[in-house]
Amino acid sequence: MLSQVERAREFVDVPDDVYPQLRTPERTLKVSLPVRRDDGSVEVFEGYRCQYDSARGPYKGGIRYHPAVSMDEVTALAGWMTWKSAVVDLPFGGAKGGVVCDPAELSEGELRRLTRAYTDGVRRVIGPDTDIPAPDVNTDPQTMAWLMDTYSRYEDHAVPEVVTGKPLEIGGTEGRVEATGRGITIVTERTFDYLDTNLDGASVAIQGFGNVGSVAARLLDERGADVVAISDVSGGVHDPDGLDVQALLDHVDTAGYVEGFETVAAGADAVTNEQLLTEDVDVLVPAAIEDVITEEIARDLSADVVVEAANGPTTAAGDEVLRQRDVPVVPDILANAGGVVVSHLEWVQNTQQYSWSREEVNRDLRQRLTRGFEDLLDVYESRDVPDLRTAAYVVALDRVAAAHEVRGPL
Ligand SMILES: NC(=O)C1=CN([C@@H]2O[C@H](COP(=O)(O)OP(=O)(O)OC[C@H]3O[C@@H](n4cnc5c(N)ncnc54)[C@H](O)[C@@H]3O)[C@@H](O)[C@H]2O)C=CC1
Ligand SMILES: O=C(O)CCC(=O)C(=O)O
Repeated sequence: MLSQVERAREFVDVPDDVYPQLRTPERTLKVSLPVRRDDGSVEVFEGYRCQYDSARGPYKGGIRYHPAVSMDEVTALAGWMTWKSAVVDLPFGGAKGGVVCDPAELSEGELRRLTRAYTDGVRRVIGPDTDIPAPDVNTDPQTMAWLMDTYSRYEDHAVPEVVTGKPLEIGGTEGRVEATGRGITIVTERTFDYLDTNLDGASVAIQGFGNVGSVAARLLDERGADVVAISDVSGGVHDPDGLDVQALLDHVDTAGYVEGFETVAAGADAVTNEQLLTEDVDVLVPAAIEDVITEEIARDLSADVVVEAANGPTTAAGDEVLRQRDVPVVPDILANAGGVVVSHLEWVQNTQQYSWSREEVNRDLRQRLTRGFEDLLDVYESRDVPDLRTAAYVVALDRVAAAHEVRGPL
């Protein structure tokens, strides 16, 4: 994350006394979370909330449950939230939270108690005007409902606007579950327009079949693209004639994982995650975890365009190789901003105690992502920056630095 900021700096006029503030998080809270397991024992989990920057507004960002969560990871993810909110011009700063755990090994009751313990741990630093969490890897609307409930108990009244990505019953918005995957589809369409190519019949490979990857697969398929390869943590499947995305969704619904689909779908073969990332396709959509496009993968990558749905899927070395090879990469901080855009709409609806239709939400999402894409292209074409990622960072750094400056000297 910092190397991406550094690369963009030479193209932006960030004052010397502001720049060090953009390189360091404002604060990071580490919490110990005692949770009663179903067998009666107590296990203490480790959790974090990193609040990176609040110059433009309240901190905003998801919560991740994953064994690889660490303070470094949440810090990078919180930084990316800061640049992401700025690139699509939302009145938010950036934050991210996480708990070191393997959700596959926890029952629903254990996950609920873990979420309540996490909320107890961070409740003094979150709030509707200070820091508003949301879902990320392995967390979902139910997790957000438990968080909202725990926070509200301390306040003695319902506080829906403390969190976004909630179920509709407690103030969630239409369109949030689909927002990030829908955003990927919108941004991919805009990229194809820009490159003057046709998305109809274009071949797509998607790594990750969770919230973001599965919605992107379905909507890109509906939009006329051929989704030829999909994977998750269990492995992947490939069909050169296009996978039946709905059949794969049904398979994952019953089997739990993508693995095994090749045994029930005619024409589909099993592929590894590494093979998927180097498939000869028109678009590669990494939609799982960080650091999967390494230097080696970048050298072997055959896609014409990469649209980054995951946060930080490309390592710094991988990025350099793609830049040298002139492979266009639509950066995460724009490509996956659909989630936070609709989270903002949810928060606005909650604070106004009003709700909008799915059509209104989706229209706003499309407009904001399109504007973000235009702002990025404007910089790319006018300031002689080397790639789309650097252009996105120039837009973001400009806005965050301007907010620091106008708030006045220290
Ligand atoms: N949920 C959201 O609204 C947003 C999510 N993102 C990012 O999108 C990415 C995916 O997030 P979600 O879909 O929400 O998570 P999820 O938990 O719903 O799905 C994650 C998917 O990645 C797969 N996966 C995990 N480890 C893998 C590995 N080593 N190799 C291959 N596949 C692997 C899982 O099997 C699953 O299919 C993350 O980077 C997240 O930060 C970004 C913006 C918003
Ligand atoms: O919806 C949000 O507030 C943030 C989602 C998120 O964590 C992300 O964009 O990485």
